[in-house]
Amino acid sequence: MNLTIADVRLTPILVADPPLLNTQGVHQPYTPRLIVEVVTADGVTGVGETYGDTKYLEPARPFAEKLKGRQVSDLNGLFVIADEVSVDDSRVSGQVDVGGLRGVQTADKLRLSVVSGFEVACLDALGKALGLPVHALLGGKVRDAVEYSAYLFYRWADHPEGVACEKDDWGAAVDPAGVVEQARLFKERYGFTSFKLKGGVFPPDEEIAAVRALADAFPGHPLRLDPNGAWSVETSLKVAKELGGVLEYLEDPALGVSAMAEVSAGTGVPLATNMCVTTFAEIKEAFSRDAVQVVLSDHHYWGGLRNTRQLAAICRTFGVGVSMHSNTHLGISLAAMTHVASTVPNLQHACDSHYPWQSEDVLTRRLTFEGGRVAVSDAPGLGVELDREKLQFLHRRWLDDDGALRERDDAAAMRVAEPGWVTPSVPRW
Ligand SMILES: O=C([O-])C(=O)C[C@H](O)[C@@H](O)C(=O)[O-]
Ligand SMILES: [Mg+2]
Repeated sequence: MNLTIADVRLTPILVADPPLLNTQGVHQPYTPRLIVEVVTADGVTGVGETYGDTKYLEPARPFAEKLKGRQVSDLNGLFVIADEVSVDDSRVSGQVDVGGLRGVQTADKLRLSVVSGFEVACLDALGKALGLPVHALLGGKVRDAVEYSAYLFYRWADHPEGVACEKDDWGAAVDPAGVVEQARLFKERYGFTSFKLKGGVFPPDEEIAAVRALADAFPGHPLRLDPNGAWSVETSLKVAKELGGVLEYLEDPALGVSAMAEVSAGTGVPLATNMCVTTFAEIKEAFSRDAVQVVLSDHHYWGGLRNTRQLAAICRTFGVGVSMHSNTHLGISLAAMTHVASTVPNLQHACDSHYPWQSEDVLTRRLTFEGGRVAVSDAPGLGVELDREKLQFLHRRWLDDDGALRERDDAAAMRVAEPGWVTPSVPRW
């Protein structure tokens, strides 16, 4: 068996995205992703997926060149290559990450997101070469299915008039009744039994009313609210007091470890984050100040599936919960998330996934949710197959774009509907 990497293919694509609202604005009609293929000398191909904006593509290209000739099993070496790849400073200095909403952007965070796409592709190729599923390469699954929660968004029925887009049948959700209807559809279509509402969109009282309406409509179901750090400490504590009885956790109510620690000290409601703990370096301060009770891992942030397991082990050691964050992603990443989640013993909460919002994919068969769960594949590798026609179609869309959609920009998308819109300063309320 020859595990030498003979070729690496990078295919940037644009995938359809609905008009989902968040505190920065609204999703653009198409969003960039990068599909990574790693081919061994024996002709085995592994696939991975990560962010596709230019700032990720730039370091991904030299990374791909350096990978050729190495072993697909040399996963630790990926971090060595990452250190050798330069990141254009202007892409990161002083920039808050728009796409992932994960605090201040740094060159290392960017590199780790690139590594994650290659690591998943290498694991897929290695698994296929050895005849083993990815979860076996990570030490083996401890569950046969992984539970996901419904990721509810305030949204418009359609993108603004005149904007080229794909349509969907979800309808608008801009008030409590709309949110409950969306949750009902999620339950009916996918069987989800826990619900997360993306907040920070409307004044807190309106979002409190939406969560109360969910609690009334789905008694006993776990509920979460995530305003992406849009609130002050005072507002966060008020919301925590009002919703204390119905929330499983409150996600990133305020921005940064200090504000989160203050909120945490003033409420019994557990706080979760995918914003103030997104790298290993941020763990010590956050945990020692008891700023968060649940870390939402994301293999795209943390540098892949093996780092996600390390994060879970650290959380277990410190008695902090762990679950998974999601951004816009396709089936390759859902498969990767499912494999790693299946190996984490201390996964106490249903994971997030945007996947139901993505009507397009690059796979021959979409992954499915049964009773809110994705079955863990025992097929070699990730257990997914790339559909080359679909990949080319979505790549063609990227090629044809004049550049406007190649960088995710929720504020720019909002300006189409509200010309005066600027990204709100924080705390917004
Ligand atoms: O849990 C989160 O913070 C997210 O998923 C951040 C994302 O950017 C989400 O808000 C989005 O896609 O609008
Ligand atoms: Mg979040």
